[in-house]
Amino acid sequence: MKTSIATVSISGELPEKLDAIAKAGFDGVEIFENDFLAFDGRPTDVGRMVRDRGLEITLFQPFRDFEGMPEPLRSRAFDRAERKFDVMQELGTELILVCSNASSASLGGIDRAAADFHALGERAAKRGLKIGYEALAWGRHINDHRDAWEIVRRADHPNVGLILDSFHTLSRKIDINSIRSIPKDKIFIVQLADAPLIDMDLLYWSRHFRNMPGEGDLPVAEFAAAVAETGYDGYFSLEIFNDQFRGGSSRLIAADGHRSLIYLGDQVRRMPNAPSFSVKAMPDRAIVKAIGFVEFSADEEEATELVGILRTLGFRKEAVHRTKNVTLYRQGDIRLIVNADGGGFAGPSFVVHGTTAYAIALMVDDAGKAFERAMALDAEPFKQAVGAGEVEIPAIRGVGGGLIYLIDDKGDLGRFSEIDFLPVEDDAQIAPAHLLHVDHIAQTVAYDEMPTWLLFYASIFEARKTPVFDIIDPAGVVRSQVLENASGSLRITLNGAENRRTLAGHFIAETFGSGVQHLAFHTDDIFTTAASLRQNGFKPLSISPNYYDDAEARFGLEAALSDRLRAENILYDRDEFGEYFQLYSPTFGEGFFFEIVERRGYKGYGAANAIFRIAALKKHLRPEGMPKS
Ligand SMILES: O=C(O)c1ccc(O)c(O)c1
Ligand SMILES: [Mg+2]
Repeated sequence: MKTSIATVSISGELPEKLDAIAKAGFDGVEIFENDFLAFDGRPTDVGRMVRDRGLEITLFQPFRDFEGMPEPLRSRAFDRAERKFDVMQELGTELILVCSNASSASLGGIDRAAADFHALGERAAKRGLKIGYEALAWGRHINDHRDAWEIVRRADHPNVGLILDSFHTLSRKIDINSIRSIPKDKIFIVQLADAPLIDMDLLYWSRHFRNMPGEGDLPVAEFAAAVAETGYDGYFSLEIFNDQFRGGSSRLIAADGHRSLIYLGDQVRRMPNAPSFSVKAMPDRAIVKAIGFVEFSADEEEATELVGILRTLGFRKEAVHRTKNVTLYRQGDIRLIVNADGGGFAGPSFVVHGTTAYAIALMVDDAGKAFERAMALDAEPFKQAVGAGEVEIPAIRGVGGGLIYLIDDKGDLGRFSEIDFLPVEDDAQIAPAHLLHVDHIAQTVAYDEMPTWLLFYASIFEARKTPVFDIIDPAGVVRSQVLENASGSLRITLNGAENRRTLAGHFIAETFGSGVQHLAFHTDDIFTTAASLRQNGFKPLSISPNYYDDAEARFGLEAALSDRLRAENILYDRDEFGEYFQLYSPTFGEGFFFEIVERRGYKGYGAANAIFRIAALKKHLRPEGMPKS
């Protein structure tokens, strides 16, 4: 499988686009005509720029409103084509994409269109060029790849073939089985794009909301598998029209695109009946068995404050690092590491971001294989010097430049805390709070980074994403999407902030980047936990009494239960599977907080409560820290 991307998918000027595309590892690039027209250079210069970067021009596009025109438009279309052939020869590309005619002047008739393509094929052949015909989903007469294929078949010219584009086929829910019977040598190239399912006009949807395969909701991998079954093993080329991508970082978007294609290739390779597909094998998606630990970076002063909160939450000091100012706290299966050492990566992370949970360790089935898969998917490896005799834990960079450590229960990795740490006795008087494991990790990112991280997690780890949920913050909207596995051992909620006046946006602005904004721990008895926390001096986030009146009415709660909830500041939710209880800490530092949950069968995340929780949390932020709305 060879990878390509259209210049239209990437922001910036043409040279910047090409740099980003080459750096991300693509083999080829589609030159989108407008990008070329806006560039101040000859076609030969552009051709050289592309080849100097080690890329091939996969095609030149789009050529519009060609087939089925009445005279004199028909002759003019042929003249226009000859001019574009000149450009292509200078650029050094042999394929032009002709998209189906959308003009109201065009005449229907499959044979008329086929005759036009035969004639164009003759002209192209004289110059050694090829014509690829693509059905736009909104084409005037041709808007279905099956009809486009019939025209190509009747055109019956070796220089005329079909271009498939997943968006046009999948947006119209056209049966992808119809692809399986197209001869592979008549498929000149395949374009791929995904999109979120939104009910809107096809043209508008296509030109503004496409995204990378795997980032949206369309069955793009199944589409690619149907293509692969024809024996086609040529370029898969991303063609992504997306408003956010146009304004985003060219490097990051190109990198996402490359990752999406590798992941897609891996998915197709694993499907039955796709034997001819040449993609590199990589280990399976890693199965996350547990959250191994979460590590905070802090200076001495903030570490003391953080540890004070951990103690009220019932955490005990379990071990100290042999050589560094690093302490391990524990409760149930939850391990929290407080790193106040100032060295390694934690030190600079603190200087930039303040006290944050900058590293997460995921306990996977096989850390070595998980790392290998992450590398195959372009993840950035992380290495730092380890002391003599200490365990080197494989790690990759995650959200906001934070770390994801990959551990498993084999060998030294399974015993790293015994090897690197010395156990200590903790004689503090703390009531245990029955916290058992990490329920979920909430990461806050800028809104336009959300697809990046959803793709990152879902491609490396065995997890699925839930639909987007909009959370209303008093100062704006925060979009929330969850990555979770079936067992619930991996649950990451990603919150995308659009402005800095929302709680999430404030967090990003004040911590100078995306990161973990809250950690939720699971208890199997929220009321016993609440009592222990009170005993430890924990101050829960106080929730408006109006909330409880409403909850009582909405869920038909017994007065005794709602009184208990009110007394303990516990939020309540219910779904078809069961009940959910949530208790929050106030914010710490720049907006970090803890949550304690009890799930009685419930599968969600209390999204309906988020608005009340956010309103309450905002009252606790440092008053000077929060911009006035
Ligand atoms: O939106 C368009 O006009 C357009 C042009 C060329 C394509 O390949 C395509 O998929 C869409
Ligand atoms: Mg297309």
